Amino acid sequence: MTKRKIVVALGGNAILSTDASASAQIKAVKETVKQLVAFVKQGDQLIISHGNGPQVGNLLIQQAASDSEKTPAMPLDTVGAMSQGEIGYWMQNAFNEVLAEEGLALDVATIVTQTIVDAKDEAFQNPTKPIGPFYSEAEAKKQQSINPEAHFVEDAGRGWRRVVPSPRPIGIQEAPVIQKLVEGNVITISAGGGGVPVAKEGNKLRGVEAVIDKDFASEKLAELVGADMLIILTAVDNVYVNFNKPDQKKLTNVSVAELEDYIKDDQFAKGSMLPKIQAAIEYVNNRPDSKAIITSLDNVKNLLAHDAGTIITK
Ligand SMILES: Nc1ncnc2c1ncn2[C@@H]1O[C@H](COP(=O)(O)OP(=O)(O)O)[C@@H](O)[C@H]1O
Ligand SMILES: NC(=O)OP(=O)(O)O
Repeated sequence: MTKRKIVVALGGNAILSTDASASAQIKAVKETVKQLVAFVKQGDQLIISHGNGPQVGNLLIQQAASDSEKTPAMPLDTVGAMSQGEIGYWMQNAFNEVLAEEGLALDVATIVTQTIVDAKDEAFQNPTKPIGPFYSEAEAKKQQSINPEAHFVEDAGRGWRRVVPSPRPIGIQEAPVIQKLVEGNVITISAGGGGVPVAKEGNKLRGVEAVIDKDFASEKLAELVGADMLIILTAVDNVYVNFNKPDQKKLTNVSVAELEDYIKDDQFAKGSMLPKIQAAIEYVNNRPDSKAIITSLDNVKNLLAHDAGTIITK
């Protein structure tokens, strides 16, 4: 059987639920990796990407707290790279441990990934990507008065969060090296947090202040490495229409045309389920013989036994 190349995009709950301490995140990452190793045991090639919303926001707050001449705050692009480092480190370490427990001799590597964006992307004028912790409205207003440049919005009924620009990915600078590692059977962790956003300036890449949506970056990664499947793991087993309403309906097998109708009908929340749906549509449009799956980490075992979750095909 030929090895399937699978891009697995990990959502927030795969790394952080409520406790943002290093020990709690390390524990969550280990549980996640235990589930992911099932793909490896089945003979699949894993190309992992992950979010960084909570982590990048928390790091930014830590930067601001120690901003002095001796310990200056780092800008958002650099903080994005820091978040790739911390999560990649936790994940590599967990893979080393779990692979050894399973008696599997495989290498794993994190690639600090730069994602190319258009410096003129309209997203820079309209911050939409929620990062960091949730606040009450009063706390958010207080934060805003301390840092007038920061924008806060109410995030899907869950509280107030800082939002930053989130331009669409155009390319992934490190795609060729990621491809080489994939061909060499290395488990890769790349495009973390959507990748560090960089804009082209002649021959140079310049970091820009933004956080890219990891679902869009994962789609771009899947396209560039020629992945056979894109799996987006989040907190729900399936995508629903009329989500959270008494008449909600689970989507199991769904086509691009059906999803486009549901989008017109505003069925998917912006900033949460909508980018996953858009990324899945883009992926299957680019690779019409492939499929994208949106499901939960807990559903991976069912997904491996037989297709499970919401399966999107052209
Ligand atoms: N139509 C829908 N079907 C299923 N979940 C939805 C829908 N609309 C919004 N959601 C919410 O979107 C969440 C996934 O988005 P989010 O939490 O931002 O993702 P991530 O796992 O990448 O951090 C789900 O857990 C669910 O609460
Ligand atoms: N960068 C990004 O999309 O992060 P989250 O998935 O954590 O929001």
